Amino acid sequence: MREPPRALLRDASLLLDFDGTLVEIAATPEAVRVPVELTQLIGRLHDALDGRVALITGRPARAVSELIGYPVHVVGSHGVEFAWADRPLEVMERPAALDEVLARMRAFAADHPGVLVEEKPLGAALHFRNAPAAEAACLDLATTLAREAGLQLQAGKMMSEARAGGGDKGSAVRRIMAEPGFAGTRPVFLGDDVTDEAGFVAAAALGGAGILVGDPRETAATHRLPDVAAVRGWLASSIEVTA
Ligand SMILES: O=P(O)(O)OC[C@H]1O[C@H](O[C@H]2O[C@H](CO)[C@@H](O)[C@H](O)[C@H]2O)[C@H](O)[C@@H](O)[C@@H]1O
Repeated sequence: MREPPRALLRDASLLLDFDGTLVEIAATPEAVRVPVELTQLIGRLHDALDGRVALITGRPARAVSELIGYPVHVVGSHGVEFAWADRPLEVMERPAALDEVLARMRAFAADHPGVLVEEKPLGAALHFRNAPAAEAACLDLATTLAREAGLQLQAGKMMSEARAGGGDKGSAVRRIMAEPGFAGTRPVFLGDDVTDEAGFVAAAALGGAGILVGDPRETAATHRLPDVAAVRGWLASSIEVTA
């Protein structure tokens, strides 16, 4: 799979995943850092692309808006929550079953040192990055809890999540691309995780392209960058040919 040409962003819309794409994977969700240079880079891209920059993340939308520190649209919770740059947050009702899911995940984590529970507005994630031996048990529990609660099971890097359904990163791409300013342009979507595959498919269907971040794998993306540093470098060098 080839590296994306710098001109890929010319006249396009830029849709960005967060963890593992814009910021390095860290030991815990709270440990990620957004350097000021990244915020400035997002601002420069926003200017060069006449505002056609959005983030699409599995994290809560507002949390990523605050971390990025630049006013762009952020779709959160894997595509079902919208923190707009220019209007109020749009979020569905929190599934009542999440309380029970969280309680059972927390009880499990109390017995498994290193396992972390992440509470989100529309989901509950069980992280085993710091307890790899607990992987199979975490996957079993998340699968059972999602099924019993009528929630969607979401795979991720060293985590498994039970979340509200009704959308994914593909529907998020389509929704953003219907926004004024974005509509009629080509979406270029960058992501590293399995949750990003639906975004790659949607971007291609709209005449754009997906860029996989990380090692080669079976993917709907047509281009690849090896890591976060390469993403930041490619984005910075693309500005010169888009402005
Ligand atoms: O769609 P993304 O923006 O890539 O979000 C996907 C998940 O990212 C976070 O978890 C991942 O990153 C953590 C920090 O680097 C890491 O510790 C964890 O192992 C990864 O799975 C976030 O915590 C999740 O809520 C997101 O769904």
